[in-house]
Amino acid sequence: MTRIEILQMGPFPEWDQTPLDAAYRMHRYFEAADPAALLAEVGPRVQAIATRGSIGAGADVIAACPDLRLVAVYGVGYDAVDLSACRDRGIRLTNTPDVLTGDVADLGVAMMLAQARGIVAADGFVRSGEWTRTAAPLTRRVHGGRAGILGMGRIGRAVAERLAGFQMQIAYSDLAPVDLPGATFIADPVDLAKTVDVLFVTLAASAATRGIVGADVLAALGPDGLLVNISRASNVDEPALLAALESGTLGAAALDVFDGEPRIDPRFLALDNVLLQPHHASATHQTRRDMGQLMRDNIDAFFAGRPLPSMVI
Ligand SMILES: O=CC(=O)O
Repeated sequence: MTRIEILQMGPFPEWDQTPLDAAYRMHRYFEAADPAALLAEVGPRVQAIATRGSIGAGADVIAACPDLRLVAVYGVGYDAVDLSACRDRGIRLTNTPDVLTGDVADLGVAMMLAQARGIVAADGFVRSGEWTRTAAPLTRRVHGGRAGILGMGRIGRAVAERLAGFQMQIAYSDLAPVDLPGATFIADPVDLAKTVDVLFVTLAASAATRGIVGADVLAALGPDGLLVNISRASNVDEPALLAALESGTLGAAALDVFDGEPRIDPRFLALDNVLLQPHHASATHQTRRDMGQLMRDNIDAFFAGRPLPSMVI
């Protein structure tokens, strides 16, 4: 029996790769010596693209697959997929929401704590023996502070639930107020940033949200403010962020996402007021297994004619 052909844009763990290879004919675009030649050869036979959130599927790849019917994303964010091409051609799109929400929120809160309490620097302080000569610098209290959440979707809510345990006052910004007792809705991101100590960016990225955290938001957060980004780099104006961190207009940042990642702007490496994380908010064994299962369930359901477990379009 001829197997359905799938273009694979990035690596998956072995526990997903093995069943995918058994059920489908997978073409590894990311490993091809000449990706354009691979696309020209297999594109006409490809019926699905399996991709990672950070890689997506651009217009050129989609255009090279005239019989493409499904794009299955391993991740919740699908901003790197050309949505208008999918809509125009009636191509289905699936992602992996819900299963990663808790881990992403956990890491966001951990990043806030790590940055505010100087946990990474303090580890170096102990290892270097500096502790035997002097006392570690004082850090900053987290509990009872004011937190802002930009984007009150699933992940924003999960962050809010965790921050309640730190007795933090919570304000948020979104397109409209949501039902979240005890939290204050502030529509304008600049006004939100003015009233908080820590600003979490938990917004699904799109063309409309590009650079929504700009120089004005960063200045409003101010020299004592902390920015935590666990969404997408595109939501933050990165040149403005670097300038604000270098000048001290913004106090500190904790970032899991970067323009051009994993090759991040080297200016970040020279800053001691930023915590750098390798886009791994969902990267626990448990969640990555659940994400892989959900992506495969979507692919299997599509080709078996069953309803899609997590369809975007
Ligand atoms: O960034 C990760 C995701 O979109 O799931």
